[in-house]
Amino acid sequence: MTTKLTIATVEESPQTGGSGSSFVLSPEQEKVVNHRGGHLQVIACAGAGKTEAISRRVASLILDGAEPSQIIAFTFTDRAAQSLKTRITKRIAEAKGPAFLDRLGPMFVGTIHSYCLRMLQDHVPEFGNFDILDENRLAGLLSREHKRLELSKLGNQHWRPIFDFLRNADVVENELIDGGLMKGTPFGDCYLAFKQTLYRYHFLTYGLLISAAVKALSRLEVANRVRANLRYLIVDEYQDVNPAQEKLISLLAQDPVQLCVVADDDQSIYQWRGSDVSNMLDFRKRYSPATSLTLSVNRRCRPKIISSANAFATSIAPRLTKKMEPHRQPGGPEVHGWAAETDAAEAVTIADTIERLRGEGFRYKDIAILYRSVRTASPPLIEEFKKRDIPFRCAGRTGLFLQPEASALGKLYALLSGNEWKSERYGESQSVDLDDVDHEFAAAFNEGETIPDLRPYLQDWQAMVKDNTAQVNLVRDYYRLLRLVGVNTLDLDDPADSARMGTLARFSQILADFEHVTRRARYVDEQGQQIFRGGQDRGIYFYQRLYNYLQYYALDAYEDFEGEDTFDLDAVDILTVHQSKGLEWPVVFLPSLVEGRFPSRYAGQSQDWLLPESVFPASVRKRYEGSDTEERRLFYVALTRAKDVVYLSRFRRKTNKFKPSPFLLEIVGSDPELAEQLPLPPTFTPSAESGDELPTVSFSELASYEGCPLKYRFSSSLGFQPQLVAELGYGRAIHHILRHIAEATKAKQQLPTLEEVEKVFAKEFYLPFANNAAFHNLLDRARSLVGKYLSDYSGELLRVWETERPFELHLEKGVVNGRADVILDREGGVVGNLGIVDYKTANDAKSDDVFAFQLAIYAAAGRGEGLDVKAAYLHALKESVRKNVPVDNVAISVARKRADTLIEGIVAAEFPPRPELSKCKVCDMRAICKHAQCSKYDL
Ligand SMILES: Nc1ncnc2c1ncn2[C@@H]1O[C@H](COP(=O)(O)OP(=O)(O)OP(=O)(O)O)[C@@H](O)[C@H]1O
Repeated sequence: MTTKLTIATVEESPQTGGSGSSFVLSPEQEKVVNHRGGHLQVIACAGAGKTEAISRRVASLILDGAEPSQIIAFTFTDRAAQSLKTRITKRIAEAKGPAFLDRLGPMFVGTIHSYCLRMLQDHVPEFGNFDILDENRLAGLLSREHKRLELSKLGNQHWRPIFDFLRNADVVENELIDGGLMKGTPFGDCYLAFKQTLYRYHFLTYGLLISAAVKALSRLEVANRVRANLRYLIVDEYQDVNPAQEKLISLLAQDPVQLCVVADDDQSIYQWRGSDVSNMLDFRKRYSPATSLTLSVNRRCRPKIISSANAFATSIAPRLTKKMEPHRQPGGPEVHGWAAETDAAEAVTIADTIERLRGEGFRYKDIAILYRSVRTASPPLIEEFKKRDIPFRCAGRTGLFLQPEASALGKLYALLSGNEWKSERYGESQSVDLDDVDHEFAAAFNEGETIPDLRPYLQDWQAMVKDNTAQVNLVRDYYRLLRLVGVNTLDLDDPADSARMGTLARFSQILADFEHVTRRARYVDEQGQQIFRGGQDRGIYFYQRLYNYLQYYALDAYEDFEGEDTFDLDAVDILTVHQSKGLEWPVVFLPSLVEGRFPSRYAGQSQDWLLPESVFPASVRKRYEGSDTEERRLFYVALTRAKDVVYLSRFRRKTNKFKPSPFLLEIVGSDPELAEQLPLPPTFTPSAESGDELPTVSFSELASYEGCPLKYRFSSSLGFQPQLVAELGYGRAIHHILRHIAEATKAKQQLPTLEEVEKVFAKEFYLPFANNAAFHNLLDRARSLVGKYLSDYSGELLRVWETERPFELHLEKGVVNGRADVILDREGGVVGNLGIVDYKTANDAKSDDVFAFQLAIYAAAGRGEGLDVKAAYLHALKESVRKNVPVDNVAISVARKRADTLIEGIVAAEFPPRPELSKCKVCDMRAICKHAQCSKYDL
């Protein structure tokens, strides 16, 4: 029998459409919540409350007795996961009380990618020491490996073949194409070499994460372990799942797992990334028997928005027949088309309207501007917003290098490598000399005044570049330069200064991305021997490659600083329609609706592919090349993001004339009139609930915040990157080795021999940034630590219950997660009594007190799950000493309070400095921090 949720509910008023903390579910939502037995397909119209339905379904499953570890919910983005988690947590807390939340740790709510990463880390230990490459680092790695991979076989120039390779590799991974079938083709050979290269560097890409998880799940012993607990799999945004993800879902959704997918085929907008709407259209054939339910009542939008979107959707084909039904009362203009003479005038009217909306009670964050392409269309609006001090958050590529600070830095690296520079893709390249750089830095950093000491400093730097023996430490050198030009004196409380810091932090990201893949070490085969080789870290070639990355890749690839990630930012959102998926705002502007921009002139254009037709047939190609249908779906998504009003506009000219978008004409019925004043929706009272999302933070973030909140701000909030040192990854490498030894012992129920331990070292010991000499030095140290551990504590290897065990603790102010190194069974000789052990290596900067805090949090999480955690230990590997850490109720309650207070500080964006000589001396941010307590020799 199904238990109904007994939650105090507030009936939503259809007049206001306000979102009370709990609503009365509609009968169709109730059906989704209460369906049991067999697979379920939910076809949801836009705004039909699928997130609410899914969160209550999860809550109701748990109330029915399902264990949290039996539930997985996949969302499309991390942001959606956060929102779903918050709602589930609330519903469960309302129904069962907050203490019950301690049991939620083992439930997985997140993206498919993060699930695959966790699954591989949990079940395929060899990936425990791998890093994921994001698209920028992947491009950087391909640039470094261009020659070895023979990418020139794919085309002329340096970057063109890289982009083509990436586009085709995506297809291979999305479609799970067997690499062997492409052997002998130019792309196929590059691809096979590429995979071997990644392996050597201990890298995985996002695409390979899914295919590696699919491969792992195809092995029965892994599948059995993964599915042993699983009973309920829920997939949100199922319309945008690609074939590899669908394969993963099908491998998980084996009897007795019940699959529930929620989708709206009209909102399938990621075909160019491989999403295949036929997964949804054919669902019931593949997962038979399955029930199908529809959520058709749109709870978000006013009726005219719904009727316009309904009429527009009839032009989408193929689609499942359905129609959104309105729920809210009419009010205000709802759908308003208008025109401006120029794009600048369009921006002025939008900014005026926003200022008037503020007078009607709307906050900036109640307003969004959606574009087909932010990069092409947003500049006039951003300029207008800056002029009027309208706060905005722009998620899009808007020309980072047009900021004076980034442009000056670009020129500096051009100078160091002896090249010309241009700050815009289609701008003119200009030669750069020392005077130019001196002037640019003066303008960008010192109000036009020459910066004392800069010139000789740069001259020395130039000389060092030519001297191939000096080692480059890119991020560290960058921070030293920033110190010299006075960045440490900027006032972070001044919004203009903190925005400049944001730009500089973005730049540190570019340098770190390049440095990570360029200095990355690898194993190479030389004369039949496996040799460890460090990456490149010196000389003119290093700087020339860096210049190449900055000028021909980074210029277009990096987004400008979006503003700090504070939890309650009041700013207008500017984003692409793709990024707006799943979100909603009371007021939405859709500007720049002119021919060629929306629908995009590029949609449906056939592209050149490197993949042979035999593995990538024309029918599949079409999916990647886009079409008018996909542009229509995008437009439908854009319309249905608005709760109260959507303003659709076009401009008539820039320098040349522009025609209106056919989509605009379809909605408005004719070319709209010029307007300077737009009608406003009724006065608005924001709901008190928004902005109360529960943050999830890792324990290391908490510890970093506690150590120095200002350092946390520099690194986590602004995005300044850590400096690379040869020892980086040493602690992780030791943990990885110990894990392998523990897992092998557990599997065989027998201690490993010395030869076996040596084999683990030979295969698994890897340090990403060491050169050959540092590697061998650290390898010897690691051998000695592990040897000592094995001689003093080998007996306990037979007691290992789990290694690298993930934990999640739900607290009042947020969720803390982390992984415990080892959990031992038979504590005190009793089976089922557990002891948690955390290893400390000599390089750990964490104090014993912080380790004790961490262990208390893990113990609390473990007990919440129902584990019998009896003890916790901090094991100092170097000294071979083990310390008992208290995990009694008092210690746990103190740790919980401590964590809650820290989360509260993070959410409230309180970032006071906490300088101390010993900490500042080794802090990555010391050079750019006003408060650093160290001498210039420590910088
Ligand atoms: N039963 C309900 N009563 C009142 N409001 C509801 C109810 N269910 C959902 N809502 C509200 O309706 C709006 C749309 O819900 P939600 O964001 O879950 O829709 P969705 O189906 O995910 O939409 P989309 O697919 O368009 O992103 C939200 O503001 C939500 O708070």
